[in-house]
Amino acid sequence: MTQAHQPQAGNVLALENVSRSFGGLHVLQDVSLAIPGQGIFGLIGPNGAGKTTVFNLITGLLPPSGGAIRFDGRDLAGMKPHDITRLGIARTFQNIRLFKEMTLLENVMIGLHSRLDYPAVSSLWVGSAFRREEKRGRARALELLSWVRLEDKAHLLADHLSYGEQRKLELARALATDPRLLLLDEPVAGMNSGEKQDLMQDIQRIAERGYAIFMIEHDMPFVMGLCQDIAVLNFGRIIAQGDAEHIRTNPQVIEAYLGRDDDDDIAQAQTQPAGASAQPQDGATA
Ligand SMILES: Nc1ncnc2c1ncn2[C@@H]1O[C@H](COP(=O)(O)OP(=O)(O)OP(=O)(O)O)[C@@H](O)[C@H]1O
Repeated sequence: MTQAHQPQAGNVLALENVSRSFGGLHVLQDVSLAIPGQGIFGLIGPNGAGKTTVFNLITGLLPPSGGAIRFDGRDLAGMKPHDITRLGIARTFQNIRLFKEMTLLENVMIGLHSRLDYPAVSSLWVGSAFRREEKRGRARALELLSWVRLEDKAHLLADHLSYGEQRKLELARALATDPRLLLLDEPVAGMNSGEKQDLMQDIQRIAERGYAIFMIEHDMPFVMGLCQDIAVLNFGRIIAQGDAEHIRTNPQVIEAYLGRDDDDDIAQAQTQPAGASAQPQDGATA
């Protein structure tokens, strides 16, 4: 039951002059971004620049203080997070949020729940309809696990997975909500180089299936190896946008990272070819 997405022309998501303050702290100011309906878009910026706040606004966890966010042209103002998920936006978090005492299959099926169709009629009817939906859900969950090459571990507890595999399971669970747009918040945080290489291939293949991907990431070679378009946030404002080469050499971007804890990231990106950090080292295999 392959569920391929048709690539979408145009933009799937638009942020129009979006601002967000916490008390007197202006965390985002006049942020405008257009996320294409296909491909991988990256958002980078020094620690505390406001990147996760962008995702929290898109997913309805926080309301913007000003501006508009449109998904497929539809204003998301006032919508609850679960309604935004149902519209077709899924997200993974910086910190892994799995049910460790459940199997991989069960974890993905929880993500599917918002899409399964359980008719509310007589208990007899519900019984057979439920079983049919369960079967359909199970097949879909296994398919999604195969996309991140975890189908062989479908019946293991999530607790038994390596760190990199747990992150891949989160990706499969996010896909289970059948999104058009996938938001990935620092997908390779804490991963070793072999795990990065592995995840890079998975994300690339998911994008090729027609999903739009919007990624926040500190690992510059990873971002630059995957993203066609990259925006840079600094102190709540977009200071640059363009392809990897443009970002790597942009004086404002270099300036923004200089003297910060994460300035090594941009220095690394300037000296290494895209994707270089994702190469296995120390004999690690993908
Ligand atoms: N709910 C909140 N209440 C108050 N301040 C907040 C809240 N959420 C974020 N902030 C502040 O907004 C600023 C930006 O935070 P945000 O997490 O968006 O940055 P970031 O770019 O994702 O950082 P990092 O790369 O370190 O994850 C920080 O100063 C943070 O303390």
